[in-house]
Amino acid sequence: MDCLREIETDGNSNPIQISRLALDIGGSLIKLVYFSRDSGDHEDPLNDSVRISNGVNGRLHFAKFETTNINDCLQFISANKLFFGVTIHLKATGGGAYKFSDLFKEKLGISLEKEDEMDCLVTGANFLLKAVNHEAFTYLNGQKEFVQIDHNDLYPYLLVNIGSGVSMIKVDGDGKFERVSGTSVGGGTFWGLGKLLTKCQSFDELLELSQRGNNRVLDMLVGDIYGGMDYSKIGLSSTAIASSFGRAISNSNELHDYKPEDVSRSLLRMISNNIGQISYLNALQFGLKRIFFGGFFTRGHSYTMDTISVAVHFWSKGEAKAMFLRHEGFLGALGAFMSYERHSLGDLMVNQSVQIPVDASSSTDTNYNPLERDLNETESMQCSVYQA
Ligand SMILES: Nc1ncnc2c1ncn2[C@@H]1O[C@H](COP(=O)(O)OP(=O)(O)OP(=O)(O)O)[C@@H](O)[C@H]1O
Ligand SMILES: CC(C)(CO)[C@@H](O)C(=O)NCCC(=O)O
Repeated sequence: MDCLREIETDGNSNPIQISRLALDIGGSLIKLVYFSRDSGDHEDPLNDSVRISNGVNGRLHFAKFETTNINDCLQFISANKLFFGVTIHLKATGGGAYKFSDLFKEKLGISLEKEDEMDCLVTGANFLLKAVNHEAFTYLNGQKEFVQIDHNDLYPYLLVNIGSGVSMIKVDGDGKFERVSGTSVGGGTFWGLGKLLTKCQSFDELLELSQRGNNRVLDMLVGDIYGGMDYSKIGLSSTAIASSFGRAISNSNELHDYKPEDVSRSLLRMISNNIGQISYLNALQFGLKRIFFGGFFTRGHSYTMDTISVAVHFWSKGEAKAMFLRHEGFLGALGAFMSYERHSLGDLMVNQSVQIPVDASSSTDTNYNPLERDLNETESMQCSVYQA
């Protein structure tokens, strides 16, 4: 269970009043973004990260659940009265907004107001890129570097959302986009295949396994084929992977002869590399130099981000840049949250940029452990929403 806890109180043991909640119900995960009004007496300058002009002070909170545990999510919403004080119409996006519409009505009496998934992803990404300093970063050779976003030079870019499946969206402006490609080999593939092959019980366990594995045990390298030599004429070093999992064909080993760590490592590398390559090809086709990666597959995980970055760098010969977003998996939910503004509150707009808290975002943090940085566990990504 990812996130069953009581919502914080205002210091006088009164539950904080939640005035808006939006959902993104995906194939693997349900994401929640909700806004709590600030009592005004506990503003924490270190926790500021987003300011919106809406006349109400408060905080944005983020939470997620596995979609298979949707009942935990319903219980969380109900126990914490997340729809208390607002209409019983909630903005929701993702396929689950359709699939689970009746369940929400039946269990909570809530009607889900469906918002288009791609629309929400783009709205969420644009919002974060414009409103939050230190939202986007590059990750190469273990080095994380924040990217300063020039609001006047943000578009066009390619948004690659790696969820269960992968959507690639060319973004030309606010509400101006086209889903140009996608691939079914995504986060669901890593989690699903990984679960079958390693018998691990959770996504985190699979990621942790990969951290201890060696992909060379299963991957066939160029050097394996070329007798230890590079194939320099076509730009392939001896250590480049010639064939993911290709080594498994060359002996009589069964699955149980391989360490789950090595299987997980090769799988993660294969899928990340493939996504990086397809992303680059799309960026090339549409003449885009900037690629932002969202979705919960990356989970801020070093090896995943490094592999994607290397793939983009390698194939584009350094021309295109892979960038990652700190709120990676919450783009759709944020977009759905923002849609309240578009539809009912008129002139809501982002009006300021402020610093992200130093703990999880320090660019000098070379020992950055993404698994410790998960939004649920640390709640370090709570955002403040202030009156203009
Ligand atoms: N705790 C977790 N449990 C399951 N999967 C996780 C977890 N954390 C990260 N993931 C990865 O994130 C992926 C889901 O990402 P995300 O929530 O962005 O997509 P989704 O909305 O569920 O999928 P889609 O958009 O394709 O419907 C999973 O397939 C898995 O690879
Ligand atoms: C079907 C969606 C959009 C649901 O989020 C996503 O899982 C996806 O983009 N899958 C890839 C499908 C494809 O383009 O082959």
